[in-house]
Amino acid sequence: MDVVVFGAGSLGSLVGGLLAREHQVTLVGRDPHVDAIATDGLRVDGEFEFLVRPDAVTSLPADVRADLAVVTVKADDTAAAASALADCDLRAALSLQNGMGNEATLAAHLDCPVLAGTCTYGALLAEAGRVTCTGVGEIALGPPEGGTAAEADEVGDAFERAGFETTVADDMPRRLWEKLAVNAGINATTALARVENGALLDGPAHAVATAAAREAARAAQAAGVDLPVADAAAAVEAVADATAANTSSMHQDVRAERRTEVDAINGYVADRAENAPVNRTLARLLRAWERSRGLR
Ligand SMILES: NC(=O)C1=CN([C@@H]2O[C@H](COP(=O)(O)OP(=O)(O)OC[C@H]3O[C@@H](n4cnc5c(N)ncnc54)[C@H](OP(=O)(O)O)[C@@H]3O)[C@@H](O)[C@H]2O)C=CC1
Ligand SMILES: CC(C)(CO)C(=O)C(=O)O
Repeated sequence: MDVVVFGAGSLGSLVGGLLAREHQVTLVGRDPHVDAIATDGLRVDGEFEFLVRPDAVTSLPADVRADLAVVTVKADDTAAAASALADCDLRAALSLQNGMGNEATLAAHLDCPVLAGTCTYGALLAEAGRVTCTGVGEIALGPPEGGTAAEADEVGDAFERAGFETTVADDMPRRLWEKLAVNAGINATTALARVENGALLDGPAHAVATAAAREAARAAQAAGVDLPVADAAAAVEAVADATAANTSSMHQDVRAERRTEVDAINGYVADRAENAPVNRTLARLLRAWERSRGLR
C-alpha cells in the first residue's frame, strides 16, 4: 500500500514507522524531525528496535496519489490536515486521533471513504528522528457509523501485515464513545491534578475521573449508543491500571505549555449531555489555563 501519514509527531511516527516495514510510507511532519528522517532514517525504540527509511516531507506536493491517508494530528489541527489532503487522490482515510468529531471534519473535505480508528499504542517523540513505543496496544478500525466496508477490511489487512494488533470492528460508534469516556475521565483530571494515570485508581481524583466517564456514557446513550454507565467507569479504572505509569497526553500538553484537546473530549461531552457538570467544569478549567498562557 501507498500510505500518507499526516501528522508525524509521536503517534504518527510510530504508526508510520511500523507501516514502513511493509508498505510505501510518506510522513508529513515538521522540521527538524522530517529533516532527520530524510538524512538518517526513522529509529523506533522502546517496545521495538528498528530503523526504517520512509519518505518524509513538511508539506504534500500537489496531486499526490495514495491508497490511504492516516491522520494523526491533534484534534484542533484536523481541519487544516483535511484541507491539505483535499487535493490528493486517496482511496481511503483513517483517523487514529483521540476526541470526537475528527471523522466528520475529514469527510467534509475528502472525496474518499473516511474510517474511524481507536489506538491504544503508546508513543513518544523522543528526539528528531527517534520515536519510542511506550506500550503495545491495539488498533480497532471500521466505518464511523458502524457496520462493515471493503475499505476497512483492506486497511485492517494492511495494518495486520505490518505487525499491528488489529481489529476490524463493526461497532465503531460504541468503541469511539468508550475511548472518549476513558479520555474524558483520565486526561483532564491528570492534567489538572498533575498526576500520572495510576493516581486515579484511588484517592481524591478517582471520583472525578469516574464521574466524568459516567457523564460521557450518558451522552453516548443520548446519541443512541449502548454504552452502560458502569462499563464506562470500569473502562477508566482498567485503563488507569494498565497505563498507571503514563503521563496522559493532556498532562504532557499542559507540562509543555501546549494547547490541549479538551474541546474534542470534555467539551464534546459537555455540549452533548443533558447534564454534565464534571466535564463542563474540567473543560472550563483547562480553557482558563490555556487562556492564561495565550493558547486560546
Ligand atoms: N501519543 C500517543 O501515544 C497517542 C496519541 N493519540 C492521539 O493521536 C493524536 C496525535 O497525538 P500525538 O502524536 O501525541 O501528537 P503530536 O503533537 O506529537 O503529533 C502531531 C504532529 O502533527 C504535526 N502537524 C500538525 N499539523 C501539521 C501540518 N499541517 N503539517 C505537518 N505537520 C503537522 C504537529 O506539529 P506541530 O506540533 O508543530 O503543529 C505534531 O508534530 C491525538 O489526537 C492524540 O490524542 C492516541 C493514542 C495514543
Ligand atoms: C489511554 C490514555 C489515557 C493513556 O494515557 C490516552 O489515550 C492519552 O493519554 O491520551
